[in-house]
Amino acid sequence: MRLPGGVGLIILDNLCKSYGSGKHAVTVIDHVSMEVTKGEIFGIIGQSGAGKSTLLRCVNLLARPDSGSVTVGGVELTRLNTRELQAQRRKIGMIFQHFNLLSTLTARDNVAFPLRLEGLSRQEIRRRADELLEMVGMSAHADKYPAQLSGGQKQRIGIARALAGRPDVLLCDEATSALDQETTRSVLALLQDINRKLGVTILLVTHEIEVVRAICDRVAVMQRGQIVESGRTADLLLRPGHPATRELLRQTEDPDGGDASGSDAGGTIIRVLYSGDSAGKPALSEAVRGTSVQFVILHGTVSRIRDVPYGRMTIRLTGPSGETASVISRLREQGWEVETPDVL
Ligand SMILES: Nc1ncnc2c1ncn2[C@@H]1O[C@H](COP(=O)(O)OP(=O)(O)OP(=O)(O)O)[C@@H](O)[C@H]1O
Repeated sequence: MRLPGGVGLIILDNLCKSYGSGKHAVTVIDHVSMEVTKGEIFGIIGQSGAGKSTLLRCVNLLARPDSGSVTVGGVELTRLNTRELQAQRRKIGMIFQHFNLLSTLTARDNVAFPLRLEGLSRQEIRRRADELLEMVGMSAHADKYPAQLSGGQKQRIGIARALAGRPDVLLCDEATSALDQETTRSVLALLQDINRKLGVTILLVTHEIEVVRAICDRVAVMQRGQIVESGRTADLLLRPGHPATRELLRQTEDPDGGDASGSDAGGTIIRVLYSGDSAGKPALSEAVRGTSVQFVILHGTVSRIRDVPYGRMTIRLTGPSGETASVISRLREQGWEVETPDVL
């Protein structure tokens, strides 16, 4: 089935999947529908056991949904026979948490492995494998075996192998979960580069909010087999609507983040959030101008999620209550979101 242009490159429609049968059946994917647009990096995040890996494996039918349909690039994979499915799977690369390299093959031969199925000449296979190794910065390690490589290097080889068939889509299953922070950053930068330079659409699953924050354009939150919330990364992380999203964020928050430390010193403690256009304005100094209200920033983060700048701060305002209330109104007029104590 071909779909008209302008729709999602990956379309999951009402997917359900359970493991086991009868009274032992466990629902792992529960009526999931979602679309991934061509060219984006889309993240699926959730706690362990939420069903993320199973959902990802449904995209290339490594896991078969019990019902619902999977469409990639306009082709409904759930309708194909085995031979047709094999051909379509070449357009979908995949990388794994534990890399899944063949230990008896060198890095170059691991990358070349999928190319052997394409009936290319030896020279052509070698040329293409070396090109891929160069792309992932691994040319110097081409003749090493996986046991001689670090985790980050193994994942680079995994990425090169996944790109061998020039896929439109790259599925990433906890691709950085076995890596330290610095290596994670470099592998994420490589994935972003591949997305930008080759136009490969990336669908990744992770339990790490930092991965989503670093590279995802959009994100869906999964809980107990369902997608409970989805949206643009900055929107979702700055204004989480669902308790599952808030819980994921709470786990990574700076422990001092919500602390109104210094509240004993009097005044009114407010928490503010600004993002996008409101981020460039000197709103705070303008809001207190002409009043006797003074402010102290007790805690703050000024950062960026993808291309959206934002700031989140805890501020103590000191001054007459009427003037403090008017400072808060002015901040709101500037597009700041302000949480106040109940007394105001
Ligand atoms: N092949 C299988 N047979 C039986 N149960 C399975 C199978 N694969 C996954 N499950 C179960 O399905 C549920 C979801 O697993 P899944 O790996 O998709 O979750 P996840 O969100 O990716 O979690 P994690 O990050 O821990 O892998 C779990 O309860 C798991 O035990």
